[in-house]
Amino acid sequence: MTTLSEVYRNDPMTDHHIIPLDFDSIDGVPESHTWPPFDEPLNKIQTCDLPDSLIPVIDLTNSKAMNLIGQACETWGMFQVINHGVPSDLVKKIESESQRLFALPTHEKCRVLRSTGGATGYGSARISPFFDKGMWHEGFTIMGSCVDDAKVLWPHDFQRFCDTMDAYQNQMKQLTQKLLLMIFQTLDVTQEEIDWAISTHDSQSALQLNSYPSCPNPSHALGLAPHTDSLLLTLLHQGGINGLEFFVEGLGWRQVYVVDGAFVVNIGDLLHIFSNTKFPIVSHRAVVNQSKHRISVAYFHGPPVESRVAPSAKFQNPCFKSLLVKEYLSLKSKHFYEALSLIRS
Ligand SMILES: O=C(O)CCC(=O)C(=O)O
Ligand SMILES: [Fe+2]
Repeated sequence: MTTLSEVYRNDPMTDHHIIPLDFDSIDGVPESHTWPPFDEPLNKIQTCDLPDSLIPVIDLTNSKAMNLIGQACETWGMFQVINHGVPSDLVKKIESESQRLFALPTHEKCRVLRSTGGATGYGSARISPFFDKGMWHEGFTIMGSCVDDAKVLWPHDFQRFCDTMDAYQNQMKQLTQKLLLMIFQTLDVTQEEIDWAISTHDSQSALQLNSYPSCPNPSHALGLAPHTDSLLLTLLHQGGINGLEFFVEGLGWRQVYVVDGAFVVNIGDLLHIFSNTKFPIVSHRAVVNQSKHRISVAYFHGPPVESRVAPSAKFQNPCFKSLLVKEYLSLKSKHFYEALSLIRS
């Protein structure tokens, strides 16, 4: 079985794009991380008379949840879920364990730095090479067990971290399966296609802990530059502090407001392809904050990397060519935003 980490090994990054800023020793925003005043015209649009929160908040215990999810996927490619069954004390634990990790001195975190061909560990976002400026961000990526890295960080006290990460990944997997099942039912696709997306056998997932330290000049820094998530579905815990924004054609960058206890769910590239563009592509970014250190936790889920992705067989005129999931991920690692247009049919 090929894993997601093996796919990433084929597209190595340079050290320069992996090592985050040393936030312990920095006073201001260095030139290398100073972005031009971005999106001036779009920010003006944000002030127009629109509801603050465009993204629907869906209660999973609502009998109409499935229809609401289907509508949200078609309109925005994004929604928030509440009453999802993930224990709130586990969410609190993952927040505190993430804080414990990012509070370590930089030189200690760098002991588990992601290797150039690696997929897991501490480091800058994988999208860094596609931007001239650095991001006000540090991350820690986990795929499956994180015990090797945790033992390096806390030789005598690693279990608590690992247990929390394992339990959280388990909960995310269950919730993702539930949501994908609902989404696929609204698409009215075959059982075989449902199995492709939600079978646990060989499916791939990653847990991404994101840290955005408070920033002295937030209007010239960016936490995460605009991107789309590559796999099928992403579940994000915003950590109680606003920062996530998504791009709406004609409306510009809109905030996804924190809703207590909710997860933000967004469509990834593979589901955009499978839905034959019925579900829009969700370009999003994270902005930073002058006074607060924000931590978010993203869970990405995808099908086996050796399987094929293509628009569902129910679509008469497929907009995309069929290819292996690992081929798509490799195109994305090389061409980023262009990857989707390269597979247009
Ligand atoms: O931190 C956030 O709000 C966004 C995180 C994100 O987009 C990601 O990890 O892919
Ligand atoms: Fe993302």
